[in-house]
Amino acid sequence: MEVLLENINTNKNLLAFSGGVDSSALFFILLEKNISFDIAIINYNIRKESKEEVSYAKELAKKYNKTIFIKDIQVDSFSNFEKKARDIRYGFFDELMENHLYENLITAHQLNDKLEWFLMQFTKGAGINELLSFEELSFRKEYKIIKPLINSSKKDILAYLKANKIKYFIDKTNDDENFKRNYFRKNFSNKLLEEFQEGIKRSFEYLENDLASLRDKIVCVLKEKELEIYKNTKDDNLNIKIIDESLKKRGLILTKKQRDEVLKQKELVISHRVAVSIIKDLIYICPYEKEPIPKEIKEKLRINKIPINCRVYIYQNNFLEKVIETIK
Ligand SMILES: Nc1ncnc2c1ncn2[C@@H]1O[C@H](COP(=O)(O)OP(=O)(O)OP(=O)(O)O)[C@@H](O)[C@H]1O
Repeated sequence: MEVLLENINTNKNLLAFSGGVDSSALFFILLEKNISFDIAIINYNIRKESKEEVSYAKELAKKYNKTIFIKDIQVDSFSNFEKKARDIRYGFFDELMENHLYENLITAHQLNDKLEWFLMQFTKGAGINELLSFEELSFRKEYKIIKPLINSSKKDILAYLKANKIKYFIDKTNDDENFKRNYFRKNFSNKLLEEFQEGIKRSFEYLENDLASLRDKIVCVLKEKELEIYKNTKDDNLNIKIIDESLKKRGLILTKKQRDEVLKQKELVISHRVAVSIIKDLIYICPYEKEPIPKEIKEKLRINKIPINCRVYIYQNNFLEKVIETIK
């Protein structure tokens, strides 16, 4: 099994632990490799086994002297459950990472998850950026997300669990084909990986290299807190990629409609939260705020052609001089 640990270069690690196949294996792999970490688990209370999974997490934490963070919540309905669960999960992780000064969030995503996502996006209509979603290393807010098992298949992970007699839980909702993800998993990704694991891994590697070459063309001229200013690449495709990635770090995903609108209107507020403006040679991305601005500053913002939706944030944070210096 290929375990990628090169990016873990700190003691401040938090493992997202669900008690399932992948995170149970990862717990013991990290222990084996003497990597220091704590764990976080969310109980959505939609399956009766979830209490036992939390007990298992507590048991492991106690035995191996780990701090454990538990969030107990009640998700009201199954509709759009995966999205709701993900939002709750990352809200909880964001809070823990910030409050306890963790630097890396470690998740147990693996190759089957990556192929499943790829195929789901592929059948929806997607470009390289959307197809490749599970990278070994990514960034969110002020922290890193690391996926050490992303090159290992479920089959390899199960073999590791068996060889080491490690307990884990099987989430029965994984068989429920009403979840689109499970439909893809059962009918396509698992079968393809059984037969073509090495080729699939190589293809992901080539595609990721292509994506890295594209990323080299992206130039960020200013990053201050949540304000980012990039050079306009004059290539719609690449500009959207820049915007997409920045929004992803902020926990937002651009819809097809929004993506077309940004390119058409050049100025847009996404989900009432983030302002995106493509103005001449630059792309501005920052939180969208509303507040009166003093008249003389308003004038200065206008003269310097600062995008309307970005003005308040730049004013509030005293970034105007820095922005002017950068764009002149
Ligand atoms: N309830 C949860 N609490 C904490 N972390 C979770 C939870 N559910 C998922 N994760 C994290 O997100 C990753 C991907 O989620 P996914 O739904 O694919 O995993 P899973 O099948 O529920 O669990 P596992 O990865 O342990 O088999 C998990 O590997 C785990 O690191």
